[in-house]
Amino acid sequence: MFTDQAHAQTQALWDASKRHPFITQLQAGTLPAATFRYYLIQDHHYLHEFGKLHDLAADQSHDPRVVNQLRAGAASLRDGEIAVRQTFFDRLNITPAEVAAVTAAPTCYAYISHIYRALLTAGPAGAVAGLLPCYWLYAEIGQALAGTGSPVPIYQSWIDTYNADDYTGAMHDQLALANYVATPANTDALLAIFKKSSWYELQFWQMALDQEDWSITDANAASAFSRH
Ligand SMILES: Cc1ncc(CN)c(N)n1
Repeated sequence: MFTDQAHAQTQALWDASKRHPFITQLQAGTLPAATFRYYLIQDHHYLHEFGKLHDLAADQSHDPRVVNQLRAGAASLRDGEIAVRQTFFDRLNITPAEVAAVTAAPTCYAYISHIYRALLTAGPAGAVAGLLPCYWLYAEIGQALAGTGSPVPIYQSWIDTYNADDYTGAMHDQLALANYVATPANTDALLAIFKKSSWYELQFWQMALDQEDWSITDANAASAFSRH
């Protein structure tokens, strides 16, 4: 099955995500509040495009099963994860003005752009493969963290979001959809797309720790060019 191959080929990337300091600090309760706040705002931009991509891919498909599943994914995102995130914004006093003042950082922008490209080059099946790690990796992280949890209430709420039946149900529906759209002719392309999304998932945690932005400072220019 496509999903078995995809999972096997991205094991190292997923393990690195599960061990990333953002995740271990979230679980231990030591993740700085400013880092989580930065992550939430970037992820708001990401989730907005993620939802739009479901609809754009559905618009391009002529297969009722694909169309219905993508529309259902967009609806469950709006009613589930995005609604929960709004409660986080309320708890942390993150205002619409604050969100609007921040643009997607380079890694967030690149990840979103990658999925748009997947849709452009491989059609709705490409988008399904590009969107899948988002569903699946977070469900695995939610399950892994659920046992010990986090001492910080909002970090515990974050874990609970991804260890919830509605989230894992949506994830299983997307797994089934990926296996449905994968064919011998497109599997290599879909695997390559899935791997790149998994790579961006890992970079997304680091982006938050670094509070990455588009500015060039003497320090980051020096490290970016140090090997040349
Ligand atoms: C970047 C990213 N990837 C995955 C998820 C979980 N849907 C998320 N909220 N943000």
